[in-house]
Amino acid sequence: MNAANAPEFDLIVIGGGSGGLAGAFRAAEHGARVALLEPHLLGGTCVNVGCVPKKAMWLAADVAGRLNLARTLGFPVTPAPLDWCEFIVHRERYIANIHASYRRRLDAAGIALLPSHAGFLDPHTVECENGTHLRAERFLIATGGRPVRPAIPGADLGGDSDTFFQWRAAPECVAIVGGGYIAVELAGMLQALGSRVELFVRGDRLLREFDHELADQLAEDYRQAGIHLHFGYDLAAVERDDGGVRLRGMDGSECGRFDALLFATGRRPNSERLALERVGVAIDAQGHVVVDERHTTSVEHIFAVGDITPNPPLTPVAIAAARRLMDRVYGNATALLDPNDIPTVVFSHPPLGQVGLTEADARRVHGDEAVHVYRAGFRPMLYALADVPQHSLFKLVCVGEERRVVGIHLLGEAADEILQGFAVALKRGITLDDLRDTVAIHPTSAEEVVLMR
Ligand SMILES: Cc1cc2nc3c(=O)[nH]c(=O)nc-3n(C[C@H](O)[C@H](O)[C@H](O)COP(=O)(O)OP(=O)(O)OC[C@H]3O[C@@H](n4cnc5c(N)ncnc54)[C@H](O)[C@@H]3O)c2cc1C
Ligand SMILES: NC(=O)c1ccc[n+]([C@@H]2O[C@H](COP(=O)([O-])OP(=O)(O)OC[C@H]3O[C@@H](n4cnc5c(N)ncnc54)[C@H](O)[C@@H]3O)[C@@H](O)[C@H]2O)c1
Repeated sequence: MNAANAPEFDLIVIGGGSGGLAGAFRAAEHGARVALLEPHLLGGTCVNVGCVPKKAMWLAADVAGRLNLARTLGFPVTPAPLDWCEFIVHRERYIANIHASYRRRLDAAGIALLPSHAGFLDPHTVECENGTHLRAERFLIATGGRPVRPAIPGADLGGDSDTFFQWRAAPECVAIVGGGYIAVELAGMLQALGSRVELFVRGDRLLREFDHELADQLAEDYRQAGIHLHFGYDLAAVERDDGGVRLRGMDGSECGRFDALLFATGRRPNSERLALERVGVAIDAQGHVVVDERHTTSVEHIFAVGDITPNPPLTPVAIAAARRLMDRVYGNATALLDPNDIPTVVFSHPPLGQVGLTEADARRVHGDEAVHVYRAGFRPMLYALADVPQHSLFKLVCVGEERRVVGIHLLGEAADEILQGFAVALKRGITLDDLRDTVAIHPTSAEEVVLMR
């Protein structure tokens, strides 16, 4: 088949992850004829090696922690280590249901699914791996990203987040390199599931983009849970050691032996196989496809959403961008994705959530004089009952005379569930008085947000 007689679509979506699926479904709802190219499992990173299996492991770790609490509180249970194989059956069944549901929805929407990588041949044609050419009026690139490791000797002796999801048992002792979302989440859940965890962080704190006070408190929580934190650590090489590995630092120091090593040192966009240079779609120095606020690339009929762009690499961001884009292209909508005040949660133990500005950012943007900070440090009731020293720290960052709330930062039990509603309020421009005017729900952790003085 050549380019001249190839099938015609209104839209070809390249990548069947969070952004690609959302875009394909929304375009089809508007009546567009859509083809979706996905060489691997439907759902991409989030469903297969990201949010979903991660949250499952986090929930397992949470249950492990609660079993210990239960014993302390008088329940006659003797917590034993998780049987990973049994748990993974539940996890993978949950994921298989998501795949099946996507498949049904694609069929119902009349979206053609092609199990192939795609690369551009010309501005209106892509080529599949088997040589098939597909033509469309418009394209959506949503090819996401993949984990990267530092280019150091022995890096291949470690794994990454993709590898983690293939594990069938907890290693006795594990080294994790990185200080971002994935490193912090893996460290918390592995420690709670019984591994001895050492976290090697290049910088001087965890989660640089989060409020420093809460990130430092989380580091303290991790120390108390038994995680060994190494800050300012520059890894030079990984070496084999008696069936495991040891780490060599730039300063010549050696750490180990570890049964397993995980790199959580960031991700790289999947732009290489798209042959973007053929059609003039611009990429930045990291390989992200450059888009404007309409998610249009440097070529007017080619769009991009999700982790392939420089936008925050979060599933709801990819989905929201894709839906708004298709509502503009195929519907009458004009709304753009607001890049500000995107709520986010790190599934650490306990979870850490934030929306809006950190205290440091607020001081930079509004000036020290205008910024007012309110805090609540407390022990959630369950932990107080068990006399376990886990505290929550909630923080509001407000600006101006009227104390407009520009940042909400929650570290502690249930922070992941509490934040969403308050994120709506922050986006609506609430003030501290609006919070205080709201009657509390007692006894909860969430009430601390409206009781802050
Ligand atoms: C361990 C981990 C945990 C995470 N946890 C969370 C979380 O709790 N909450 C959250 O919001 N976000 C989380 N994320 C981030 C989230 O998974 C991503 O932001 C999201 O999946 C991005 O969606 P996407 O559609 O841009 O890309 P992806 O979901 O990565 O999908 C891209 C798809 O494109 C396909 N593809 C690649 N190249 C081609 C090609 N040439 N042709 C055709 N198809 C191609 C891939 O096979 C893939 O299926 C996590 C990520 C990781 C790694
Ligand atoms: N709960 C969630 O929403 C969630 C969970 C996981 C991932 N994600 C998304 O996925 C993205 C990727 O996560 P991530 O943790 O891989 O990236 P990240 O950018 O959050 O963290 C990468 C970490 O690796 C460190 N690093 C980079 N190169 C290094 C090197 N050579 N040696 C040592 N350390 C090095 C960085 O300093 C940083 O601490 C996140 O930005 C986030 O948006 C979200």
